[in-house]
Amino acid sequence: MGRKFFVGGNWKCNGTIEEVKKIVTILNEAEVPSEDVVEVVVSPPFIFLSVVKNLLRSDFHVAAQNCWVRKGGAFTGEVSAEMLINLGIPWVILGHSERRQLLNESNEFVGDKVAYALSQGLKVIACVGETLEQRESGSTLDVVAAQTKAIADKVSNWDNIVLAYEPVWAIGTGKVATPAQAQEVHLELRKWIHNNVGAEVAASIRIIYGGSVNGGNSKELATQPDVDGFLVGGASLKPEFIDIIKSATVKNSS
Ligand SMILES: O=C(CO)COP(=O)(O)O
Repeated sequence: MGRKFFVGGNWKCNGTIEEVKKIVTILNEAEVPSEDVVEVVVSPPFIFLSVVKNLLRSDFHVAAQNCWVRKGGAFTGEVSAEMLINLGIPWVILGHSERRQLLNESNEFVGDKVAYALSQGLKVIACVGETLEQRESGSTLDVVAAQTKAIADKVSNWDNIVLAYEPVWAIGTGKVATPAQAQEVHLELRKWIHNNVGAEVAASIRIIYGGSVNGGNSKELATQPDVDGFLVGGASLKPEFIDIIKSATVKNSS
């Protein structure tokens, strides 16, 4: 099918400069499948982005965890897409549930951010996912469809988007979605994209899973046909991130 496996490490708001350098050393010394098999992107906090970019092996790339919704200017505390491009940062994570929930980022705001970031030349990891309450009330598919629609409303070219399905109840809880639960939502998202964006985008877009992925569960999740990789939080700060990257080989042998 030609969708290259994608593994993102979202470091969130963690780490000292010493810890960050240690993680980079571990990544740089690791033996992992080649860039043809797996695309690896790590996302340190803004303040460490340049350090990580400069020290990191050349086959791995970096992502910012957010950026401003429009052109920069008088927006204290924000970082613009233009600044990321200026420093050679290729990727940005947008719409993470922690920002949706804690900072009240709406579907529309996230859609605007994705569109602006793409227009400036960034590649985007766009996150969607339901809360436990929404899952239990049976509205999972409606929720992720509405989040995806808000992006589709603003974006016409999906080439530079990776869609991350991250159920909120699985994030940082140790409660991972079962391979069947992940596959179900990924397949429905792909169908939604097929029906509302186009067959070609549906076939080519990477849909990755996030939520308590670790070195022990990544291989089984990776066997699912519509799971094209992972967005990893806690485990991306540990050596087991290497095992998660290696789960790309499951895909290639299947
Ligand atoms: O939010 C996540 C990645 O963006 C997932 O976090 P955890 O892997 O810590 O559950």
